[in-house]
Amino acid sequence: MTETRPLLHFTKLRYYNLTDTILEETSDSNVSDLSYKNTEETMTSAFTEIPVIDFGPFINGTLEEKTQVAEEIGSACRQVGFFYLKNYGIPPEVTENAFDQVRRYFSLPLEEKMASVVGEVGTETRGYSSMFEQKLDEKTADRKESFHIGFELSANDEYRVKHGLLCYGPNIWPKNLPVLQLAHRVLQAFALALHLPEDYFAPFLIEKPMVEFSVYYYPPQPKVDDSNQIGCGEHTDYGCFSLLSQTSVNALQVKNTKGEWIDAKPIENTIVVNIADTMQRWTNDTFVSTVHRVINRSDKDRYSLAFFFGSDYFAKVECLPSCCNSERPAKYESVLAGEYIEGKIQKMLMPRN
Ligand SMILES: O=C(O)CCC(=O)C(=O)O
Ligand SMILES: [Fe+2]
Repeated sequence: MTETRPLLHFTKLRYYNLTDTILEETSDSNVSDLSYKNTEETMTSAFTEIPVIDFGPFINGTLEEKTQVAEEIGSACRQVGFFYLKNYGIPPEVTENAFDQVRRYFSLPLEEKMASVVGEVGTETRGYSSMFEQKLDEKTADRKESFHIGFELSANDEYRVKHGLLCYGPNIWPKNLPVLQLAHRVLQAFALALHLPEDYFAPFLIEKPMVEFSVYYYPPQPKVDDSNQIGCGEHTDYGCFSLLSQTSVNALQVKNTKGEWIDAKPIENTIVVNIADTMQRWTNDTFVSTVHRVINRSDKDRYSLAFFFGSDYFAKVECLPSCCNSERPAKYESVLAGEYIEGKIQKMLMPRN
């Protein structure tokens, strides 16, 4: 086969053909100059709380202040895999406005929502998904409705769009989403927390990331008499990390190492951040992708906005240079990011009858 496709290697952007011949590559980044090594084993704990971190000093502060915030974030990623950010740079009215639109959309008659189903029902990560269509825990279908859009690239994108790869356009992608800027900053904080250069992740996640933006509606479920029918079954996220805004109904829960469910209760003017599977693998289990679920036991409707950030489909996921050494060798073989999450996403989509 002579088809060419790109592969993002950690220190270089390389274009490979399928027989792995390097066709073209960018210059080396500066990773060999790393003065720190981030080699501690993960210390996931029986946490009872999810830390709240003030991101203001990261956005506006000196390098010293940024480093301090990054250390707090690093500690949360090692011990919990979840944290809240406050002062994260998105005005509350932007989020409120989004929730107004989301409420309006989900209150439409079912036939109207079904008109925004994209492609074969149950096989797409675009458009409307009706109740019980997704299955984040393979044992149970989710009691929720959702609407999904993916990061939009030009229809001419040679490798991703033309090849119809999962998680890329076309769809209706809102212009100038402030959450993208936030995601880039969170990535910078991750890089500093891992003792890597601040823009280390930029080539893998900035230009052509596999981002899915999902909005959810969870109806009230005051009595959970059949645990097979909860809002969102227990699971970990697949990409690099996720950002989540939730309305004031308590429903998201995160599992600690003792198997206890800890509430990720809504805290006004915060956003929830969690590590996902690809990042856990990249960091050689230094950062943890923690199991979570959603049960809306209240008598009110619950909504959430979730951004799932994955890397470029063609990023090669192999142990970061600061996360392994001779005492702590890489635990996972290298994989292509897109191929790694593709199977997981397909498993989660329920075929419709
Ligand atoms: O709605 C939420 O709070 C979380 C949803 C979630 O975990 C997911 O869709 O992966
Ligand atoms: Fe999740």
